[in-house]
Parts: sequence; C-alpha cells; structure tokens
Amino acid sequence: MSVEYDLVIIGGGSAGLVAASAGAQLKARVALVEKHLLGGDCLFYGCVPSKSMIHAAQIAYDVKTASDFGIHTSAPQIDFAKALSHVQQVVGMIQEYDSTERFESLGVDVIYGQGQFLDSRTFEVNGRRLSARAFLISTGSHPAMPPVEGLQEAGFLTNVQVFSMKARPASLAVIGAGPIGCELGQSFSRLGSEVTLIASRDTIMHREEPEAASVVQKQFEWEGIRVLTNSRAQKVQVIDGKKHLYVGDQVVVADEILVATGRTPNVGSLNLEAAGVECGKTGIKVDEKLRTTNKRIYAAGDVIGGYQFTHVAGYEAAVAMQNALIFPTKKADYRVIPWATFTNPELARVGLTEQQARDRYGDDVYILKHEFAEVDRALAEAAGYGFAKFITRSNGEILGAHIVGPHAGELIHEVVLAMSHKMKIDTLKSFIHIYPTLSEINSKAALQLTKQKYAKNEFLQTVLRKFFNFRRSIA
Ligand SMILES: Cc1cc2nc3c(=O)[nH]c(=O)nc-3n(C[C@H](O)[C@H](O)[C@H](O)COP(=O)(O)OP(=O)(O)OC[C@H]3O[C@@H](n4cnc5c(N)ncnc54)[C@H](O)[C@@H]3O)c2cc1C
Ligand SMILES: NC(=O)c1ccc[n+]([C@@H]2O[C@H](COP(=O)([O-])OP(=O)(O)OC[C@H]3O[C@@H](n4cnc5c(N)ncnc54)[C@H](O)[C@@H]3O)[C@@H](O)[C@H]2O)c1
Repeated sequence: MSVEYDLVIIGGGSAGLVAASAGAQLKARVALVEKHLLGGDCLFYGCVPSKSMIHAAQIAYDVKTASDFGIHTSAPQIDFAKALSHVQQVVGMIQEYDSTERFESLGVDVIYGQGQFLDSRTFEVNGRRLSARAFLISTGSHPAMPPVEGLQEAGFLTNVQVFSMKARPASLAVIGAGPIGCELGQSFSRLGSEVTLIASRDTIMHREEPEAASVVQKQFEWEGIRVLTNSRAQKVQVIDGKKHLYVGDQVVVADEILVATGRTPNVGSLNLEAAGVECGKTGIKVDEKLRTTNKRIYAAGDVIGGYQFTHVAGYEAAVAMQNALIFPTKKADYRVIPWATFTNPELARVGLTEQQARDRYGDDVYILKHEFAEVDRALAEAAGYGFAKFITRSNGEILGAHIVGPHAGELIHEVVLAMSHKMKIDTLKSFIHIYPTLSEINSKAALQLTKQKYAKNEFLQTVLRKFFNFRRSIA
C-alpha cells in the first residue's frame, strides 16, 4: 500500500518546525498540520514575548536605580502599552522567519486546521485524509489549572493573555513560583504593578538548587515583591471589583490573577485512542527513541512532558525526525540538559543538584563555589551578587553546575560543553580567560577542586616545604 507522505507533523511550534525544515531538506515529502500559526507557544506566548518584556522591565529598573551611579533622573514614567508593543514587535520580526512561505519554499505542505487520527495510519484534517509512513505529534502544552474555588468565575490571566494586555494591573497576584511566575512576576513588578508571588514550597523555583533560588528570592523581596512561601491558593472571591485570593490564613487582594502552575499536554482533539497512542497525565508515552505506543507515530516537545524547553523540543524533534525518516536507531540522550530562568539575577543549571549528587555518590562529592563578589567585572557592573557552584567527583567528573548572577544563562555553556564531551573540571581552568570578564567565575570555581584537594594532601605539602627548604639551603 503506498502512502502520500514520508512524515506528517502535527503541531508547528518549536519541535514541529525543526522536524519539518530538516525533513524537507532531506528531500522527504513532509506535511505540517497547524491549528493556529506557525511558531507555537515559544514565539507567541512564551520565550520570545517573555524575554522581550523582561528587557523592557530591566530598562525600567535601570532607570529607577540610575542615581546609584550618580545619574539623576525623575522616576520612570512607564507607558505599559508601549512596553508591550516592543514585545509584539519582536514577535513580529521573528514570525517572519517562521512564515508559511518559508516552509513552503523548503518543500513542506503546510495545512492549517485541527485534525484527528482515524486509525493507526491516517490523520484527517479539513476533511482531507493524510496517509504517511510516519507521524510526529508535536502539539505542545497549555496552562494547567489549579483547583482553586471561584477562579473561573473571578477571571484570571495566563501566559496566553498577558502579552497582549493594554493596561498594567495596579496589583497582580501570581499563583505559582516556577519559571513563568518568577519571570513574569518580576517583570510586572518592575513595570509598576504591586506583585504578590504565591509559592507552594519553601522557596521559589523549587526545582533549582535551593541556595541559588534563595538568591533570586532575596532580590525579589528587596525589590518589593511580596513572596508567600509554603502557600497554596485555595479560593477566590470578587468583592467590590477586586479579586480576594485566599491563601492559607491570608487574603491577597489584587486587580488581576496570573496562573502559572505548570502545563498540561495538548492532546484533547487528536483522537489518540484510534491510533493506539497512549497518553499519561503528564504527556504522551514515548520510548527512548521517542516512539509512542504506535511504532509509526513519534512525539516530541512539551506534549511528552519531561524537560519543557524550546531547545529540548528542537533536540527531540531532530531525534524523532531521524528515526522516523531514516532508521529508528537514535536514542534521546538527556544526560546534559541545560536551562536558565531569566529573572534578574539569572539562574542557570545543568546536571545534578548537590543533594542529588550526594544521594548518588555519597562522600565522593566536591562542591566548588565562587562568588560574583570576587569577580572584578561583576563588581564593575554593580552585579556582585550570586555565585557559581560546580559539583564534581574527586576525579574531576562534573556532576552539575548552578550559576546565579549576571548572564548566568550565557556563562553556563562552558560547563555544558565540558560535560557534553565528558571533559573533567580541570578543562575550565586549563585555558586563559579574558580579564575582566564574568566568565572568569568558571575558571575560578573550577580551581577550587585543585585547592581543596591540595588542602587535604598534607603529604604533598610536607614534600614541597622540604623541597623549598632544601633549594634555599643550597642557593
Ligand atoms: C511564558 C513562557 C516562557 C517560556 N520561556 C522559555 C524560555 O525562555 N526558554 C525555553 O527554552 N523555553 C521556554 N518556555 C517553554 C517553551 O515555550 C516550550 O517548551 C516550547 O514552546 C515547546 O515546544 P513544542 O513544539 O512542544 O510546543 P509549541 O511550541 O507550543 O508548539 C505546539 C504547536 O502545536 C499547535 N497545535 C496544538 N494542538 C494542535 C492540533 N490539535 N492540531 C494542530 N496543531 C496543534 C499549536 O498551535 C502550536 O503551534 C516558555 C514557556 C512559557 C509559557
Ligand atoms: N526560562 C525558561 O526556560 C522558561 C521560562 C518559563 C517557562 N518555562 C517552561 O515552562 C514550564 C512551566 O512553567 P510553570 O512556571 O508554569 O510551571 P512549574 O511547574 O515549573 O511551576 C509551577 C509551580 O506552581 C506550583 N503550584 C501549583 N498549584 C499551586 C497553587 N494552588 N498555589 C500555589 N502554587 C501552586 C507548583 O507546585 C510549582 O511549583 C516550565 O517547567 C519550563 O519548562 C521555561
């Protein structure tokens, strides 16, 4: 039986676009089904608008703190609509690169519509039946809704609405202190909203190294963000036009509520049962080659749960696309997955936390830490807070790295490179870093292993002492 396509991709976001462009360039016949616009959450409601808003908010903060450097201005007048028009401008610029025309020019059949599987080999969209040797599901995720009584009736915002708001809310309650709540909470605060951040655990960003997350939390509190830890929103009531959010025994009164409590996979309309594709609560079930329970159907990106980042979606799409089009031999390798949360200070991570490393390697764990307060460039830029913390074994194997401070999301890549190529921590101090740069923190932290091991090695210290005594005695 012949089929129309080599690969039909459902969902044209971070994962789907990588697979479509690479597949078409390999000369496979590829169709891409998208229900909205090419680009996905990352472009319209995620990474791109949030980072653009963070930039506008950083400028507001810099103006507000300019007098610390002897530059006196009046308090910034914030035109919220204009700040968000910068956000939409950036989205527009990047959208051009993700245009239908570009993908069609690569040879991809772009089909707009929301379809469903009819059986294990056929997907129907707009009444058209698409048959293929393989399918890739890359439909992403949407905001998960917490069980908060009265929330639907009171009304709320998610990452889908915030970037097209026309007016700044005077006050904002943010439910959830993960990366979305933290990045957007700080941005709204810097753009003039009074923000309360509701964190379910004892620190914000609970997946991060606790001492790194606490540096960000201190900065939030110093900037005037109210952080409620170990707290869960339970109920909302609208009283006199204001939203009253009941959080334990406290009541947070706000004009708007932003919900940022995790993600749910977009699978509802796909009729996965007809195709024999199993889906759990966090996403579609896949094996290490990213095949679903139907071996002809692959899945990648947020829809499979796991690491929900654009760079991971792109990586998974490349793995799935190769397996679907060539031979199904490639396994997804999650050994070295970096990420960063773009708060100010930024927090970047790769590999294990200290606790995870100790649970796995017991006493064979070294903690190498260097503060930005001891990095000259950070001091020059008034950013001498935070640290780099590397976790290694005594043989120098790098188990994890956590950087909290200026440009952490850029600085972490030296460690990522070393870990990816199984290089030891010594590699980071084996080459000359430019002075004065923030990157010096990497070589300085790496040097700690040598220093710590030397401090423990009394035999070597005695030998060296005797050696120099001898040299002086015969000089
Ligand atoms: C506020 C926010 C900030 C973020 N910031 C970052 C960041 O800084 N860095 C980072 O790495 N990640 C970030 N992320 C995460 C990142 O956006 C996602 O991990 C990434 O978009 C996942 O890509 P994807 O291809 O799986 O899904 P998406 O990019 O969302 O693409 C899914 C596509 O499928 C389409 N679709 C859905 N259902 C159907 C259907 N039934 N039929 C056809 N098409 C369908 C959708 O319209 C969409 O175009 C952020 C997320 C949010 C919400
Ligand atoms: N810079 C980045 O790379 C970036 C930025 C934003 C989002 N993202 C991606 O998007 C994903 C989703 O982000 P997120 O922040 O929505 O989710 P998250 O799962 O990381 O954090 C949500 C938090 O909300 C808490 N929560 C749940 N119900 C609650 C309640 N009733 N009251 C208070 N807290 C409650 C959860 O315990 C959790 O700590 C992330 O996992 C990440 O992969 C990445």
